[in-house]
Amino acid sequence: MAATPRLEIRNLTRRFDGRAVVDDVSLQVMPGQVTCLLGPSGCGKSTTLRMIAGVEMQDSGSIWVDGELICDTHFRIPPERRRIGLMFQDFALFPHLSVAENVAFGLTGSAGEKRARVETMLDRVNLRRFIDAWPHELSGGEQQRVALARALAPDPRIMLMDEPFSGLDNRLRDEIRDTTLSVLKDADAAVLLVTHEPDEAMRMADDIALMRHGKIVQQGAPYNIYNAPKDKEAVAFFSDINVIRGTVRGALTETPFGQFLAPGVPEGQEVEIVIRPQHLKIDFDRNGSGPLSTAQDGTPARGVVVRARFMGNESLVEFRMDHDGSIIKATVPNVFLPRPGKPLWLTIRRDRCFVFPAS
Ligand SMILES: Nc1ncnc2c1ncn2[C@@H]1O[C@H](COP(=O)(O)OP(=O)(O)OP(=O)(O)O)[C@@H](O)[C@H]1O
Repeated sequence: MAATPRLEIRNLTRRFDGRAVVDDVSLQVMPGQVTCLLGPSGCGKSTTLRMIAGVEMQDSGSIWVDGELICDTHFRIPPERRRIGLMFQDFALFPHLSVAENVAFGLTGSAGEKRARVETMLDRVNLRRFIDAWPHELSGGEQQRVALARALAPDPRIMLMDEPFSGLDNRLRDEIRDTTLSVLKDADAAVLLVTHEPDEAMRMADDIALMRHGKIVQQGAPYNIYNAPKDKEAVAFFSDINVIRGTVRGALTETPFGQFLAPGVPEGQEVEIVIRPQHLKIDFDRNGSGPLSTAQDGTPARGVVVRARFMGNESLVEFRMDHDGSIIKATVPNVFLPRPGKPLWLTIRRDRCFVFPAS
């Protein structure tokens, strides 16, 4: 028998002014699993989370926890009885309560039981020494960890997190994400994390649900979403892209970079070949000719360097292509800064490009 999901939403829809901002969304999260709802601003991520938390009502669809209905259009368990923990960016600590009182806020039981639970939770986030401190005596990252301890103290079955790290600076954010992830895994809650940052989703998620215009357009492990994206927008959400257009003739598309397979695409249909800048290869000009064509890299095409920038781990080089004047971007590890005007040859790694019918 298949395991029961900790959280399941079925066909959830929410309309505002006749527009479906969440449109027939279904999703399952298992205990101990982190699922990220990833998508651009306004795509309906927060509204989905708010319906699960019970602070927003859906127009249709249902929400289930451990196989039990907690909300549909006729029946509704109130938010405080759902055993759902919340961590939102603007969910600050209560400034007039000590760290211990903040963490104890949602707890029931005797004073001794509460104190023991507070100590356990502060141990988990490595902040026991601040138990009697005030929030203003803590750094931003420490406050965030206390907020995490507070959210997990009542042992929620589900944690909903809405951009919880966006108020932190970059370096601190990575550290807090890692701590948060290990504490969440220990707690065995099902976690639904909302973010518009692909890096955050890749770092935190077991499963990514890519959302656009109120719908989940693709769902899977980070590796699959990154390496088998469903459409051009899904590729572009994670990195810069280059797009080369062509027309299908006999299951192949002819381009200045050679032929590309376009399986299943009808004859005469225009396609877009999408390639990330790190998957182009750059080679030198040998008196007007480039490297030999190969099965793996196809045919080289010549371009002229427009500009080159050092980015830290890599260099980004922009080319104006000889064949049509289009701009192609390529990244190279370490330092590679050819001067503008220099002719170079580019090839496209066949195994790393994506071919989609043109939109
Ligand atoms: N109470 C409301 N009344 C009318 N429109 C709303 C309401 N709440 C949300 N919306 C609209 O629904 C859409 C989705 O909003 P939502 O906050 O769910 O998006 P989001 O993906 O979380 O975006 P962000 O990352 O910017 O928070 C937006 O266009 C928003 O303006």
